[in-house]
Amino acid sequence: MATTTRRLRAFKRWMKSNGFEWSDALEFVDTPEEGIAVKALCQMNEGEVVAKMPKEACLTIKTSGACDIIENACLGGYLGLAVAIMYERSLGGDSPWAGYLQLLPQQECLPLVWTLDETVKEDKTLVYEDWQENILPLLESEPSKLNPTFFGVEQYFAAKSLISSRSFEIDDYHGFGMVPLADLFNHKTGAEDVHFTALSSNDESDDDDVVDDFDEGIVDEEALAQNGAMDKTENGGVSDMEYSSVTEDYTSMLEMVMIKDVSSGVEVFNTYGILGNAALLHRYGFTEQDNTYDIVNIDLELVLQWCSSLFSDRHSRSRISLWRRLGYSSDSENSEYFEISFDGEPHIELLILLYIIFLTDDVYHKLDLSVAIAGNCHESSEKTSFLNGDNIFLDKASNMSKKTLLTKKVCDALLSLADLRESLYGLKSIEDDIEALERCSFVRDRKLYHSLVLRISERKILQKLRNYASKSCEFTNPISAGKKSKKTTKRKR
Ligand SMILES: C[S@@+](CC[C@H](N)C(=O)[O-])C[C@H]1O[C@@H](n2cnc3c(N)ncnc32)[C@H](O)[C@@H]1O
Repeated sequence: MATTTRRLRAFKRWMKSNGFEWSDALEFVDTPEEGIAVKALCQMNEGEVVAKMPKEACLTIKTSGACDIIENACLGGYLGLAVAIMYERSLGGDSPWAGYLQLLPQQECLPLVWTLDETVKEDKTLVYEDWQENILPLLESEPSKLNPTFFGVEQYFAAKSLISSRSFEIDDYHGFGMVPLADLFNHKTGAEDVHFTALSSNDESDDDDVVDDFDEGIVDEEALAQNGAMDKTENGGVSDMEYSSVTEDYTSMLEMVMIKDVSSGVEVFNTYGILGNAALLHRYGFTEQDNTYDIVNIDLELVLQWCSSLFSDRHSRSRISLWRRLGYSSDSENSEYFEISFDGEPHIELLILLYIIFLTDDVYHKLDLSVAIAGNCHESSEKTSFLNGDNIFLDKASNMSKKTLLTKKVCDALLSLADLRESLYGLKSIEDDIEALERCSFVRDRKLYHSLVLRISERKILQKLRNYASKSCEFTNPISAGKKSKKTTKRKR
């Protein structure tokens, strides 16, 4: 049953004494099964400011009592914020954020805090190494100020899970931080009702023109990761004077603004971004059924594996190298993958790679030569390249027809890749997964539930990829499709 629990009452008292303001139309609902959600007690209208949060009351590296320790150790981004959270937790009732911290779960149920059997070992190892390299030395250098009980690896994982699922980008001065009240709104992909804003002082007087200086709200984990360790020289280069002028540049309040009308009794949602289920599970610990932004990734590694089953290693390497030189690979060679959209449509880059793999040696050599003569295509300002021989013009800027690339061989390759990707789910069929999902409880078996939603939605996308490949093949190869149906007719007789 939904109640205004004791912890919520304590939180509201804390907010009042810290200068928070919120609309009477907001109802905070706390259930043991689903945690806290925000609902509309009456009709709410687009443009209404429904909550104001003072920046100074947000828990950030700058506001935390551990600010000096964190900055002396040059810890920025999520590392610094994790120390701030662990430090304030260690103070218990003496922390200025005690009324806020008591409302937070100990940790968010992200794969990061699942057991090693349940999750990706490598992810946990990296976070463990972060702790070992950055937090452990801190304990050794500040033994009188930091109580090791609150800075263990488990506490670090817990803080990291809270940062991943609840932190916001505040401003240049504060960086990322925990924003009480703003973090009570649940997520709906691509359909938010309320928006988190940090207004600049210039915009404040202009009521009609709300400008998001720091858009998106809940932060992107990759951005946090990049900001993992503060660059000492960069920070040292900015004087206190400059910092205070940075702070003056912005108002002291953050706001939640309605961007849609919401009827009485309905939940008010924020959005944490446009995310597929894998990203939602990874960063926030949940998934959405029928998430139209869901995607499946096919790693370049998997394409290589498939390619090696048909061609020599030399062939695979040279074709991929040409594809790279044509400028179609991503910048990061370590994490190259191709997205398959919710509708089962592959990235054009994958179709181009498959097409190049199947070029005859003759055409391949001609193209290779043209690329060599033209110099480095990837660097060229025109970014125009071509597959001669077949006279197919490949231009990233122009909307090249996928149809041209979808030859019978490319379509068959897509079918094989779908099967190979599917094999990564193990021996259980999608029907087994659907049955298991029907049996499991959203509340009691949270991890299993979301893992199954993720698997099933990805496998449905792979099914759509198969349909896409089969249909495209019929479409681009009507003759062979016609021949096939003739054969079938014959057999029937
Ligand atoms: C910013 S908090 C939102 C408030 C949270 N419900 C609470 O109890 O404090 C983010 C967390 O809420 C939960 N959450 C948010 N949106 C959700 C959704 N659409 N479905 C399931 N859980 C959701 C997830 O556990 C997520 O990590």
